[in-house]
Amino acid sequence: MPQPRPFVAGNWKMNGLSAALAEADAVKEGAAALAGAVDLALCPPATLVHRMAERLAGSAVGVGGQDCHAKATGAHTGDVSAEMLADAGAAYVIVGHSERRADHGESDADVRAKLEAAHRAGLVAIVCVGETKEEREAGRALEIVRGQLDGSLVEGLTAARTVIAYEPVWAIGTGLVPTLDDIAEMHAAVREALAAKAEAAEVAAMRILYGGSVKPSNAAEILAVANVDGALVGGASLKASDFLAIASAAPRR
Ligand SMILES: O=C[C@H](O)COP(=O)(O)O
Repeated sequence: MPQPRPFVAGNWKMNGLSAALAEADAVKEGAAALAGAVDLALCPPATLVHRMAERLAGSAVGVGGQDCHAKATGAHTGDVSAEMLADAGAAYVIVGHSERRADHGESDADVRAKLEAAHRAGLVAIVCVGETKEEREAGRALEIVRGQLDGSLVEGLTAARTVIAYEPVWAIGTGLVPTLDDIAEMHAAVREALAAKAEAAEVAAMRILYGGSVKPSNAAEILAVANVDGALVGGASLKASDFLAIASAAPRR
């Protein structure tokens, strides 16, 4: 079965004032050369979603939010709903990032509700899972990620609406990266676990991204691993040239 077309998404996290939109413009320009070969998205802070979506309109680069509330509207001060992100021009939303799980105590059930909200609003959900350093050292990485997938995903998923991102917590922003064998083992396990949540054809077509210290220097070897269908890039996505170098390293399928 051929692997799906790679998808490389940038997560700007809590970085980016108006001036950073120039980086998005540069990604738009560079993305033309990747059209049809690699799907791209940038997920800026909520304050920039609308303006970035306007700037990237008509390009091959989608825009995503970094989180959404489970409800569409209501008395939830400071929160943003999936419908609001869609209204602002987003096509994607990240849910269950480990920084949200840690900083805001989000449980698998919370993530599942956000995934449902994303789908309700017509967004593609990028669902993050990953083990901590202690969990990996205890030999529990596979068990932890399988549990997160089981608890965070609904049944009947489609590849068009759901992307999985495996991000070992200890690899995020640290410069540390699992061995290629460990990435391969985890991604195969994720694909296998998806069988409980989607039809076989959807499982085969669903993108499973790797995230955690992906850089231009290591992107080619990581993106060539079996069942790695792209990357969720943090720090290196803040610079258009680095983000484009990573995307350009994705194998053509
Ligand atoms: O969402 C992105 C990840 O948390 C990876 O971040 P990083 O590339 O800065 O390690």
